[in-house]
Amino acid sequence: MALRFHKMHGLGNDFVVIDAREGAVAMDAARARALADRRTGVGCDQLILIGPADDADVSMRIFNADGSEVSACGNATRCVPVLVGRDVTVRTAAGLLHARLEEGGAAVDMGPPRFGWDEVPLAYPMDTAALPLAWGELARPAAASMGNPHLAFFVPDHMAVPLEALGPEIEHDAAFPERINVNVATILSRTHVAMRTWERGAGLTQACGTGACATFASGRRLRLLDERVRMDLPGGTLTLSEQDGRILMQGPATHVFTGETEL
Ligand SMILES: N[C@@H](CCC[C@H](N)C(=O)O)C(=O)O
Repeated sequence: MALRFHKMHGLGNDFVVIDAREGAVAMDAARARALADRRTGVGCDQLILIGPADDADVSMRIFNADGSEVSACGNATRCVPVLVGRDVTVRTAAGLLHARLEEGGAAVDMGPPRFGWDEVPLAYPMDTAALPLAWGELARPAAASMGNPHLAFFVPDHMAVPLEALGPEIEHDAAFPERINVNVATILSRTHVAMRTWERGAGLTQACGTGACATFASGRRLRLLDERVRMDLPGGTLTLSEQDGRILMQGPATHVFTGETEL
């Protein structure tokens, strides 16, 4: 039977979204990988499965392009109210999120960042404000979890970092038993940051919502940033702010087309 899907994106971080609220859709790593393949499938950074939830408007499951299932995706969370057409609560493996529909996108309360070495998680206890580790020119990253694990390297020029080479090396380092997302960021002022992300399970993407939140939270923890920041990513701009220890993310989300596939 043909599978109906929506192609959506948040700042060019693209998704195949399957709305399974009305009927269950079987999903596993192999099927997610097949759908995500850019040559033989539909193509996406993440496969998103929306379903019913007991304690929220919808549930959301997230599969990276390599088939791994993960707990959080900031850009996809902004897509949910756009798909549903109203404000929604979203049950994820990382917690309950509130997403408010806005003109051209959404605002999401992404919850509090977590900095514990076991929550990020790391293979052994380390100071997550500046891990005592280095890979080539990248050294002493901050580590944070937004429901998924991130490193943030603050560097003078994020565009000069060979992220396509260092990203996979860091992602698969033995220090990170669940692999890790790698963000490189340049602080332009206390209210303006530019960054890029190597995503665990997906590679270089145009934007990573949780990466932007984790980088912002780490910059706040290091007292480098104010409580409201403009974050420029290759695919566009997000606004991040901190309220009562929680991270709020605001930015675009787009429905591109609806299709059907035999995969
Ligand atoms: N693109 C996402 C993050 C998707 C999951 C990530 N690759 C992981 O493995 O944790 C975002 O916008 O947050």
